Amino acid sequence: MTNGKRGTRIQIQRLSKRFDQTQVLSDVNLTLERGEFIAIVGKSGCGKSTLLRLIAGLDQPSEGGIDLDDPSGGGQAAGTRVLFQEARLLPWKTVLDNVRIATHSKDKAGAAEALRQVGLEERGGQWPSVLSGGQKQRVALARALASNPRLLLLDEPLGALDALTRIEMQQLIERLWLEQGFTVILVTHDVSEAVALADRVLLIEQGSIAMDTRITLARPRERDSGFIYFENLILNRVLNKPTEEAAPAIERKLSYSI
Ligand SMILES: Nc1ncnc2c1ncn2[C@@H]1O[C@H](COP(=O)(O)OP(=O)(O)OP(=O)(O)O)[C@@H](O)[C@H]1O
Repeated sequence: MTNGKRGTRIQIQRLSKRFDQTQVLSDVNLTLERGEFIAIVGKSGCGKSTLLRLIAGLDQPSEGGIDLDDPSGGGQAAGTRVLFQEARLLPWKTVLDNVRIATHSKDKAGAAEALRQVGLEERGGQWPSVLSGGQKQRVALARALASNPRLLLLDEPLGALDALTRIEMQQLIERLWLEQGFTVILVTHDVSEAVALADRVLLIEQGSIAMDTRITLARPRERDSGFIYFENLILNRVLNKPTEEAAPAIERKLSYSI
């Protein structure tokens, strides 16, 4: 599902990245439409974070190019925000100031509105140290939202959270994405999370995109047989299991939808 036209369009062509003798990404080609939500999965060390860092402009490609077409015309990095596994809040600033500072303005109202969007409007005056891990990540999300992003790059931001908080955060991210129409790239180890949230799930293997699966399930997604089909399809590919194991689920799914 593409939810709007506000987000950045991304075109990646013949992208390669080497660190010394190690070839991490080879000849990656990828296009993301405005407002699309993609998830990137793959085994540890396959190059997921490297790809995200290149898109964020935090590192440079060895070959090839990344074209970010931000509809606001603000340039490559202007509308891009990155969330990491750790919230990276400034401990000597209040929650509200942590959000406000990211907008490079004195706009307390805008920061307070971003805190409201993540359900933390009551916490603006507190120090980050009194917040739970999930609340800290919600502040980090508010900090990104306050600057009106066109592209949100999420590098395992929910990886350290407990299962219930994780599901709440997934629902929050999906709701904000549906309301605001930015483009999202989510790096995750969790195939279920990828299937729950993304329009497309990309699998990276040996430096290339080995699989690009469109998740054709309605939102909000339930853990029904269609969901399990996509989970199996991707997991079987990651684990190099024979694809026939997913075939009965394909047949069941087709018989539902036709
Ligand atoms: N700055 C760097 N210098 C040298 N090698 C690097 C650098 N950054 C990443 N690498 C190497 O590139 C490869 C891919 O790393 P990357 O962090 O992109 O993997 P990943 O898929 O995100 O892994 P994980 O799921 O474990 O976070 C690894 O072999 C890593 O050692």
